[in-house]
Amino acid sequence: MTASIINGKQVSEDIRTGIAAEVKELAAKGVTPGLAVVLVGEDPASQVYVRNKEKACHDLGYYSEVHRLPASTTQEDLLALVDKLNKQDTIDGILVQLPLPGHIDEKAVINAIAVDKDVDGFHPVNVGNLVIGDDSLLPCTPAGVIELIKRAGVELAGKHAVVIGRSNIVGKPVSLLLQRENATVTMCHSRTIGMADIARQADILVVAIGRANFIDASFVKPGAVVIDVGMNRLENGKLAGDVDFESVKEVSGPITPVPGGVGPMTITMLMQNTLIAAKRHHGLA
Ligand SMILES: Nc1nc(=O)c2c([nH]1)NC[C@@H]1CN(c3ccc(C(=O)N[C@@H](CCC(=O)O)C(=O)O)cc3)C=[N+]21
Repeated sequence: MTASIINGKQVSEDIRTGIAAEVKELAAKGVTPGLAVVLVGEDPASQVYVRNKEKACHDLGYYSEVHRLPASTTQEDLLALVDKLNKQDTIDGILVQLPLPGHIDEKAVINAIAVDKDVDGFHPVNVGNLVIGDDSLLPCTPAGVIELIKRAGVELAGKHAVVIGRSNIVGKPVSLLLQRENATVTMCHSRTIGMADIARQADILVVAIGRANFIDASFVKPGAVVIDVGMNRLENGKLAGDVDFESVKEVSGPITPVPGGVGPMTITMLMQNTLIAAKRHHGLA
């Protein structure tokens, strides 16, 4: 059997078409969604992501500001910029690209972002609301994972979802969102004993461990949905997921590739969050 491939780029485009239509409606009311992206330092991967976000804003007709600051920027100066953006009326969403240089306390910076402009969904208040099940800005990658599964026509209710990885940015929040969709969720991590046996029970397998091609066919039940959140840069410069796509696609059901799976959805969900924040800011949602 050869699995169907979930095309994250195509799904992204479909969602962006819907967003563009909403942007037009907002424009008629004099509202333009505005996103500020802050990049500290010159990490090459971060520069690529930031450019992609800038382009997405441009394509959708958002107002955007990119603040590129030197790696030597002090925490005080960064906090002052965040404070200014919190108060700036043309800005609905703020994203401070992570990781930050070692001398800056990431927590202090995330905590300083206004909760209703936190389009990353990383502020503790948004995280708390996610846990409780209250309305909040959802973290982009986990929201993108759920959207991909739903748009692949996969029913989540009652299914067994296994999440491999327990990070704050992917594993934990995606587990909560899967539960919200009424899946039964098991979380695995680096200390899990018998991971392949557990993973093989999954109807839906979400992988976010940061180890290139770690998940082979022995982890996958025939026909299971496989979502690969991994983003590993190999020595040859190529991008690889956490899933060994070539072997797994021979046994799995619908599966996401890397690149072209979860990655594009992350940026699309960022655009969606910024749209939501803009509507709330102007009393339109
Ligand atoms: N505050 C913050 N928020 C983030 O959302 C955030 C961050 N910091 N730091 C870095 C990670 C990484 N990230 C990606 C987004 C899109 C792709 C993406 O579009 N990937 C393409 C390929 C890109 C390529 O070829 O390099 C794909 O998978 O098809 C990848 C990675 C967001 N991040």
